[in-house]
Amino acid sequence: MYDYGDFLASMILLSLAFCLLLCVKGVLAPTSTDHGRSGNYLFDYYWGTELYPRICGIDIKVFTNCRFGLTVWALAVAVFALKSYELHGRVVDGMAVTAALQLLYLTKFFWWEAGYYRTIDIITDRAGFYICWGCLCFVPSFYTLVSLFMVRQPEPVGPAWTAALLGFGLASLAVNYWSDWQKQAARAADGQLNIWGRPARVIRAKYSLENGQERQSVLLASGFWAVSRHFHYIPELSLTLCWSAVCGTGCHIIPYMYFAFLSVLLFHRSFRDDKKCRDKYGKYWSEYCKLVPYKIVPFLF
Ligand SMILES: NC(=O)C1=CN([C@@H]2O[C@H](COP(=O)(O)OP(=O)(O)OC[C@H]3O[C@@H](n4cnc5c(N)ncnc54)[C@H](OP(=O)(O)O)[C@@H]3O)[C@@H](O)[C@H]2O)C=CC1
Ligand SMILES: CC(C)=CCC[C@@H](C)[C@H]1CC[C@H]2C3=CC=C4C[C@@H](O)CC[C@]4(C)[C@H]3CC[C@]12C
Repeated sequence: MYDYGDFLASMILLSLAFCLLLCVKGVLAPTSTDHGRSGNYLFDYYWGTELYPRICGIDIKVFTNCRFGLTVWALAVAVFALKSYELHGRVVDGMAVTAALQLLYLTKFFWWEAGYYRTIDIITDRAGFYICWGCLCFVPSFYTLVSLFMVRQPEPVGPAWTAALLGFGLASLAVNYWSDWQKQAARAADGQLNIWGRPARVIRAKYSLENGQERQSVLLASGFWAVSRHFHYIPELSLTLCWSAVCGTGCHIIPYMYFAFLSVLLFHRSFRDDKKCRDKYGKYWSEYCKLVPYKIVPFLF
């Protein structure tokens, strides 16, 4: 565990250099036609110059986002639990709950990974500092803070809190997966399916590709996708709160920093994704927004 700081320091330096390499590669030897410069060196470094870079046949964003970042996250959670066992001779209930919830969440990600390939991280965000440094360094350090904090926390939270946080956390995970699943299922069935016992309500949204070809997508307006346009962010946040609250409320800020960061990220993401969909679907997106007027929290936002 003490080597983790050394590992992160090396990763920070290597990743900064790697992002520079990606930036130059995108200008001099791009993999696909989807590349370009903004005219501002700093912005190019931050945002990247290529959407889908490949090096030696390896898709860089799949590697950084899915293979490296999330695998190191899972390994760190397991290693921190083991370290707490080594230090205290047992894994306290809070550490076990946070480790179980985070590992199940990551297992869910890999189960659903194909769905991730249709999100703005992959479709819109270029391979630059934001995404690549973020997944190579920020995820292994910041996303794992709760477990790291728990290593030196030998106090148990007690059976009632353990049951409540585990139960609510698992329910949140299930709802988050369920809503991701509803969207994928609606697309796979071309809108011909039942959701919550009724035929799904869908909008057949037309859009044009860059080459002018016309395509159509199904926009689901049933189930969780009728409650709000990003309802699944609520269980994502409540799950995070459950795996952080094992640290208690003893004036600790560190374990709640990921929850605070994620709240801001998802709030901002709801605007970014709305803009992406409005640009893509135009009047069909407006039609969907009329049916489902709230971004995340019904009647509030
Ligand atoms: N822990 C973390 O750091 C984060 C976790 N997440 C989690 O990742 C998962 C994915 O979230 P996110 O990346 O924001 O993407 P979403 O799952 O919200 O997917 C957005 C895309 O889905 C399509 N879409 C939007 N509305 C509909 C609809 N009504 N019916 C059908 N398709 C629709 C659009 O793409 P198209 O072009 O295909 O139409 C849109 O761009 C979630 O579970 C979220 O909680 C997300 C962000 C950060
Ligand atoms: C401060 C800084 C440079 C931020 C970088 C942010 C990125 C590391 C994150 C932005 C979006 C994040 C993710 C989106 C969706 C995901 C699906 C989820 O099920 C697992 C986590 C993740 C892949 C997550 C990972 C970090 C980001 C790419």
